[in-house]
Amino acid sequence: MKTILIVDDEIHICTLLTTILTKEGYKVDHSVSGTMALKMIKEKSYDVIFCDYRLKDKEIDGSILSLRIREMSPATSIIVMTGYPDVRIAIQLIKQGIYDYVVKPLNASQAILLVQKALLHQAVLSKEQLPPAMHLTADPVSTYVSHRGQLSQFVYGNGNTSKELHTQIKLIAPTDYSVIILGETGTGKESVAQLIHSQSRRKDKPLVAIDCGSLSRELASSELFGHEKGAFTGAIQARIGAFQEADGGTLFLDEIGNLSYEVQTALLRTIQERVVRPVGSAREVHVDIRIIVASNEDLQQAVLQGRFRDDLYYRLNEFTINVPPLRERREDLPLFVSTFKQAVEDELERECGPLSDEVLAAFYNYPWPGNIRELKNVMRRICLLSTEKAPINMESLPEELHPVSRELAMSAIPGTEENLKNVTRQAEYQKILDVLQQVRFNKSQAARLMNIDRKTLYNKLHTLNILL
Ligand SMILES: Nc1ncnc2c1ncn2[C@@H]1O[C@H](COP(=O)(O)OP(=O)(O)OP(=O)(O)O)[C@@H](O)[C@H]1O
Repeated sequence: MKTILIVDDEIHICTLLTTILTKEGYKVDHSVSGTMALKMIKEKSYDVIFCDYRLKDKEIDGSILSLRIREMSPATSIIVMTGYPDVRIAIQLIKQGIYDYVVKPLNASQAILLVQKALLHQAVLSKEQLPPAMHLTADPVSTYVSHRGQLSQFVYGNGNTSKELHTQIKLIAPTDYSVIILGETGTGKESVAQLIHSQSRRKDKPLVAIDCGSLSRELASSELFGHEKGAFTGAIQARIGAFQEADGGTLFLDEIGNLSYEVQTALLRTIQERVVRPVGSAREVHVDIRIIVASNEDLQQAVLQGRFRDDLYYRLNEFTINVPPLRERREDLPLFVSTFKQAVEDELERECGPLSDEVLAAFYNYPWPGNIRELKNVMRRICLLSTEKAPINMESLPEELHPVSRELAMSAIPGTEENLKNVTRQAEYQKILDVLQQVRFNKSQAARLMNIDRKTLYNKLHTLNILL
């Protein structure tokens, strides 16, 4: 018989969970103190432990208790319960190896399901020796309806970086926290925002996405907050803005760093007070929205440089998600490739040939500056060009993917390692690549850091055969 321990200083929670789980056939004990719970765990092993985060014991809160349980009984699944959800704590606990983090009160079906999932997870672990936290990547590909009404697929991947991303999405989605999503172009920031919305309680309400990068200075306020008829030249009719359109749902502001200081000020006020005042209007309208913003530049840097309001940044930064570039998720390339290939085959209604080993190797060696968007486009192109069942080989790849290896770049210089020019060139090559990686392949930033102008950098990239 599977054993469960409930640790909570509120006796009625212990009694309630004990009743629910005993009826399901589990052997359930409980304790109202952390110290007592540790004694019980020393004497008896438990399969699942429910543990309150804020225990009254002075020295033992849920975090310390779960650490001790992990040391004493690593196979036990720990479920931390809290009355005050905090995503940062949740992530810290998950990193410590707890199985799940849930908000009280739990109803009967939630409690039963949690135990079933935890036991199933243990069974899988013992059979397949999967690493801990694997349960978070339940399904490596998830299908959701995008805000444009299309059925979209989101590939999570199984690499460690990807699992971390999945954990963060899973934890933040059900909350109402504002989220800042950072990442290079094409890494999937908008997709992450959509996924968060689709897993939130707001999922049946609209997700409105605004690209702040494409808003003109004059129109930004009107697009966001709406305007009254005659508010400015050309305002022939009154119009509601994105905030009101998203009422009840989520507002996604892409490239937030591009908003003017003036609009940032209005945005801050709207977020703080949850009211919008359309341009040219004296009336205020209450809105209930969750805000998710994205940027491919480091917003903290923008704050330091005085381009982004620090108070707005702190207001938005209830949680930050860093979406990793594709080159840091190479272990997930096969999954991305097979998912995108399947999607193109479905679109084309025909099968495409397998990718040759050479093509796969080129994929692994390429830095993917355009990230997942670029991979998706390359897959579409090579599948389109492929004839049925014949292997897809290097000829189908766009030029930038043809491997220009370091050796090849170096071979342009005659002579051996003793050749001084060659040494200088190698050092330059290495330095430029390192700096480019450091600034996420942003060439202007790289040029600035290396104290050269953009044109010089372009010339060097060209002569060193660095294709970006
Ligand atoms: N994890 C993923 N699984 C499947 N497709 C993805 C994933 N991430 C991104 N994509 C796809 O890659 C493309 C680019 O994604 P998205 O627009 O979300 O990136 P972005 O980071 O917001 O880009 P930008 O910074 O240029 O706005 C889209 O077609 C999207 O469907």
